[in-house]
Amino acid sequence: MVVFPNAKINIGLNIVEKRQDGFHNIESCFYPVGWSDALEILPAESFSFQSDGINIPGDPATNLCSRAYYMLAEDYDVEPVSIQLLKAVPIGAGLGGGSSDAAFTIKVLNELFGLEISLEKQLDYARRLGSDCAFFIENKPVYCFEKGDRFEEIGLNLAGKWIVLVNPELHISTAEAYAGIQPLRSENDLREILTTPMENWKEVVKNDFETSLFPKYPVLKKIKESLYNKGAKYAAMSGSGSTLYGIFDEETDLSGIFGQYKVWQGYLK
Ligand SMILES: C[C@](O)(CO)[C@H](O)COP(=O)(O)OP(=O)(O)OC[C@H]1O[C@@H](n2ccc(N)nc2=O)[C@H](O)[C@@H]1O
Ligand SMILES: Nc1ncnc2c1ncn2[C@@H]1O[C@H](COP(=O)(O)OP(=O)(O)OP(=O)(O)O)[C@@H](O)[C@H]1O
Repeated sequence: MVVFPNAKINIGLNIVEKRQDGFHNIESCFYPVGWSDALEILPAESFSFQSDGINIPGDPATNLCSRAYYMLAEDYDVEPVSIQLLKAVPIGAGLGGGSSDAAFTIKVLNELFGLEISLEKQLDYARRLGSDCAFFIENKPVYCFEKGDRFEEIGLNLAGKWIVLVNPELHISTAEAYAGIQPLRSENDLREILTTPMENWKEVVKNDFETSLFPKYPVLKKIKESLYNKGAKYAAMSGSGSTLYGIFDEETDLSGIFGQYKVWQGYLK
């Protein structure tokens, strides 16, 4: 079975408070975007994981796809598989690429072996692999809270808008980014603001990570400003960086402008 684990963006990200377990409670909106890896999972004589494309640091046995497989194999009768991953989504980029691979592995194994794991249980398995992972199980726009792994429906439809994602190939560690934050609950209700026209978001839909990371990495702020200068209706950093995105009313080819960086552009669904 071949699937295409896609990336996400965060629209607004408020780091509300530090939790007893060391994680942070956050509020954000997740929106799926089309920048994707390719993942093939086939029954095989023994388990194997191989990847191609962007190099993934670390032992293949600890890759999130392998971890997802071993986690399910503890509880279900799953046969060995060979997993082949073509990695295209930048790593340490705030796009949840690894989390998406893991969630898609759960979904594929569930289907391939007829495991009939309920949606709630798939979400629970995904939560064990990472905070971003659960979003990719349903993979639809949502408002998220707690660790970013509990969801509420959100009436946000950006289908047909054009998005440009710019990744300056800076790897930012999520744990380090959280460590540099002073949590502060926002007074704004993100769900309410996101029902207003996108033109109104610029001053109020904020990603708290920008405050600590922009002074450290000036290139991030520069890219965000360029996206606005090129006509973005809203621009921001995704997650803990380093990817910036701009949302446009119409198709706007910025591949030339940002030629020195990794760029993905396309329509939102
Ligand atoms: C920044 C976001 O991408 C926004 O969607 C996510 O919050 C990050 O989610 P993720 O990459 O799946 O993160 P995890 O793998 O769960 O955690 C990595 C590290 O980030 C920190 N972390 C993560 C999520 C969270 N709500 N609070 C945290 O403090 C913790 O130090 C944790 O050890
Ligand atoms: N399949 C995978 N793809 C990418 N990274 C993986 C994968 N498996 C394990 N990892 C590890 O996960 C880390 C990065 O994860 P990820 O790509 O989700 O980062 P990110 O884009 O910053 O995500 P987030 O938005 O969740 O912060 C790296 O340390 C990498 O070695």
